[in-house]
Amino acid sequence: MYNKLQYISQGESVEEQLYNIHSALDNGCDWIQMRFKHQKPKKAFALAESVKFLCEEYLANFIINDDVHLAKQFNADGIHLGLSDMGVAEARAILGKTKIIGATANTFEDIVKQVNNGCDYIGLGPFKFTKTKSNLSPIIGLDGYRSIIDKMKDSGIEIPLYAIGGITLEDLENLVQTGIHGIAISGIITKSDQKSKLITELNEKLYGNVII
Ligand SMILES: Cc1ncc(COP(=O)(O)OP(=O)(O)O)c(N)n1
Ligand SMILES: Cc1nc(C(=O)O)sc1CCOP(=O)(O)O
Ligand SMILES: [Mg+2]
Repeated sequence: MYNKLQYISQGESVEEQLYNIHSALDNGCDWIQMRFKHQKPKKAFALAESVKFLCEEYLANFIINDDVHLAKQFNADGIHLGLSDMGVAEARAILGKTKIIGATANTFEDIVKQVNNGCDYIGLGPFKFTKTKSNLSPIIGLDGYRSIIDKMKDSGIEIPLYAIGGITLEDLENLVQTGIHGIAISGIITKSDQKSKLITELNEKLYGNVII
């Protein structure tokens, strides 16, 4: 089963990224997506090398945003690909069957396309406005999630679906009720000065009484 809480990393430098990732792991995150945009290859390489090591130490999932070759090079657990990144089928040919390939969707039609191309999970967003990502797709909102998930059920599409974009603790009860599998979060975890409390509360709301 895929873990329900994915931390998407932030930071302008390798050091800041590592600090944020390390403290997310230390405070209970067990899935890291290394998102380090527009960097020189040497820096992305250095960060990936350290994150791989850290995630092994914490027994956490390690996936990389965008860069399939970097994921291959470090034998990461997988990759997350957006609608304008490398296609899922091409990434699958490079990474193989056992790696996790996550794919972005903003509409039901995107989900159908990404699922048909063989992705393992969907990141559906943005749920709300967020400053973390520029050039956001149209905001989906709670009603949008309900309607897209209804269409998935009607079409027999079963795949772990992660909500993403501007999510806060207060959103979780309603979001979980829509039938999402989990959430991907960056800003509120990065900025929290009570990370352990926040991550515990997020996990409690995501897993309910299930022991993890
Ligand atoms: C879990 C998850 N869902 C969606 C995204 C967004 O990916 P993408 O559209 O490629 O945008 P960037 O993150 O690359 O800016 C994601 N990263 N993770
Ligand atoms: C990386 C990303 N992708 C999105 C999408 O909608 O595809 S929203 C987003 C940012 C998620 O971070 P935060 O929790 O700080 O809003
Ligand atoms: Mg991308």
